[in-house]
This record gives sequence, structure tokens and C-alpha cells, in this order.
Amino acid sequence: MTKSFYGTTLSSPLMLGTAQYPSPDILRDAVKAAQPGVVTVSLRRESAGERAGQAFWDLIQELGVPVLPNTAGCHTVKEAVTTAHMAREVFGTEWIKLEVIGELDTLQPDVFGLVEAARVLAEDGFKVFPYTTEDLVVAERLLAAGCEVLMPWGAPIGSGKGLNNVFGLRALRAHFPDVPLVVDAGIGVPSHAAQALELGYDAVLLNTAVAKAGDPARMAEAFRLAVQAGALARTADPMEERDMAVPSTPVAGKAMLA
Ligand SMILES: CC(=O)[C@@H](O)[C@H](O)COP(=O)(O)O
Repeated sequence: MTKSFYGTTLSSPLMLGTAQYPSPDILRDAVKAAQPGVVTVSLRRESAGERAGQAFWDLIQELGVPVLPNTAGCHTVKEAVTTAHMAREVFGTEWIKLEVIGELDTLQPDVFGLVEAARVLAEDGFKVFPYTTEDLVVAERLLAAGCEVLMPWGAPIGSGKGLNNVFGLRALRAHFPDVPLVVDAGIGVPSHAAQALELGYDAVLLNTAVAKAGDPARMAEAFRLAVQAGALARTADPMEERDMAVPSTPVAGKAMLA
């Protein structure tokens, strides 16, 4: 069953980042090819960085895809909350992808700061999409803080390693069957995205895998197809894995050679 995100049903379970593309035209082509349900935009990075300015915002608006602003690059609760407020003003949306980074080598979320920032923002009317780990206790705390969506990492941001902890992601899915879950970060190739959907995740969020591909638009299209395949497979009720072989060709009626 397709779940909604704070009451909104997305046109695709693909959420696409808009950073690191070689040029605005390549970003535009990639978004057109991916047909994502949302694009995510880092307000902090864009306003501090190279592509700052009206042209980038105009391009994002021209794409006609719902925007999920994010607090990428924030390391403290204060920074994240301030950035979320700026994003709400700029984009006119209460949706915020909340990142509070806790560790520099892995860009692992600071889950303590994350829960605190989520509570502050949810109390202030934000619809929070928290970038978290697969930890079940942290998940409980985020839901109690007012989050109605969880975004566990697949692997460290930008690593392209795919789903590092399939057991943990499965456990999270089984534990919270009614909560919209999104695998965010670390996805490297379309099969990783398909796998997340096959596991029953409701969406995937990715950026580097498309932006840093040799041909971003072509890769974007591959991801569009992969999430469709994964979602379709999930509705087809995949077979259970087995530890032992089971013949797939029946023996009865088989020609016997003397
Ligand atoms: C764009 C964004 O929100 C990133 O912080 C996100 O987590 C994507 O990660 P990848 O670049 O690994 O796909």
C-alpha cells in the first residue's frame, strides 16, 4: 500500500538531491529523466556556496517538482533549527529534511541532537523528515518527538555502498509497519534503490549516485526504472529466502536414462 508523507502522496518513491551536478543544465536534464517525487535542496550549502542566488532557486521552481529543503551541513541543534526556519521562509513549505551531523568521517547523524531538533521543529509546526540511523530506540524517540516519517541511512553519505545493514533496515520496517520509511544516503547504483523498495521501504533519497555519474541523466533514468521495479516487486510478495536448495524443476515424469 502506498503511504503518504504528512498527507501527501508522492508521484514517485524517488527523492533526488540537487547538489554537486556539473552544471544547472545537467541538473535539469537529470531531474527530467528521474521524474522524482521530490527534490531536496540544501539551503545552507547553496546560500553559502558557488551557485548562490536567484538563478538556482528559479531553476528549482521551474522543475515543477515538490521541494524538500534540507539542513545538510548542520552540526548543531541551533544551526539546524535556524536553517529550517530560513528554508520555511524561502520555500514556503513546512517540510524539512533534518540532518544534524555528529561525526566527520562517516557523516553519521548525531541522534541525540536530531531528536532534540526534531522536537523543537515539530512543536513549531514543521513536518520533519529526520535523517537517522536504523536504531529502533532512536526511531521511537523521533516518533515521540512528532516525526511522522523516518529516514534511516543506507550507508554514509556519498559512499555509494548501498544498504550496509540489511538486517537493521528489515527490523525497522517490521517494527514500524505503518510509518513511512525512506532509505536516505549511501545509495550507489540503481539495484540498491530497488533493494530498498523490495524490503518494503516507501522511498529512497539519493544525490551523489546521479550527480557524480559519468552521464547523470542516463543514471537518473536508470534510478527511475529501478524504484518502479522495486515497488512492483514488493507488491508481488517476494519469495522467502531459504538456506537449503530446493529443486525448481520437478522430478516426476522425468525421462530415465538406463
Ligand atoms: C542531498 C542530501 O540530502 C544528502 O545529504 C543525502 O543524504 C544524500 O546522500 P547521497 O549523496 O549518499 O545519496
